[in-house]
Amino acid sequence: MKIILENLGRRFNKEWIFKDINYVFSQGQQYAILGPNGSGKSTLLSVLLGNLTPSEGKIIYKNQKEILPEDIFNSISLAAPYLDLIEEFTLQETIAFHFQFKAYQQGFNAAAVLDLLALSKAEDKPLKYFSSGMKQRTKLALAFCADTPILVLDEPTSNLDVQGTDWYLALIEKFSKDRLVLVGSNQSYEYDFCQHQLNILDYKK
Ligand SMILES: Nc1ncnc2c1ncn2[C@@H]1O[C@H](COP(=O)(O)OP(=O)(O)OP(=O)(O)O)[C@@H](O)[C@H]1O
Repeated sequence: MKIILENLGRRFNKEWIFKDINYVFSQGQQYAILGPNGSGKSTLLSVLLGNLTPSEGKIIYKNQKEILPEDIFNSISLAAPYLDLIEEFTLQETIAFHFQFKAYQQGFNAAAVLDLLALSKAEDKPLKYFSSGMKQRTKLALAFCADTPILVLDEPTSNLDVQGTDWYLALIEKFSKDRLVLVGSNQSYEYDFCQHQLNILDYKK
């Protein structure tokens, strides 16, 4: 899998958030998308995810053959603070629902995801009663355990405590090596493992 950006730009009204990005993301490589608050990390990730259209330029998704932007969501797992979970579902229902749409990583099933989450006492609890850290763990586990070539993590350790951050880093070790990983962050401990860094500030007009 490759994501090829050609003169990619996005603006809101008259403000260019980024412009003229020419870049190739490749599977098996990990990329940190960097920049201060409000610089455009989430905007770039949304464009890469196909949730926002570019204002100029284009994105080419290539596996064996080209994948259309409207189909790329099938190949992507996302964990982000702005991603909503269904609050009425219990944890077990959330896992069952998610994996109706995405395949499990090899050797995984619902019980293994629960084990990985280490929230088994909460398996029958609706998510509306989860703490923000428990919700963040749930989003990360769903994204890591889905068998997709692209893994997008925006602010992955938001709301996690020290143990949660260590848990995240262990999951990175286990589940990121063969995938194309994009981490939107401004905390170095979240993205130290990435071989590549792309700073939004380098693409301002
Ligand atoms: N729908 C929108 N309409 C207008 N402006 C927007 C919209 N979405 C984002 N912006 C603006 O785009 C800029 C980049 O926002 P973005 O959320 O991508 O930054 P970020 O780098 O992810 O920030 P943070 O680190 O705080 O999460 C900001 O100035 C923001 O106000």
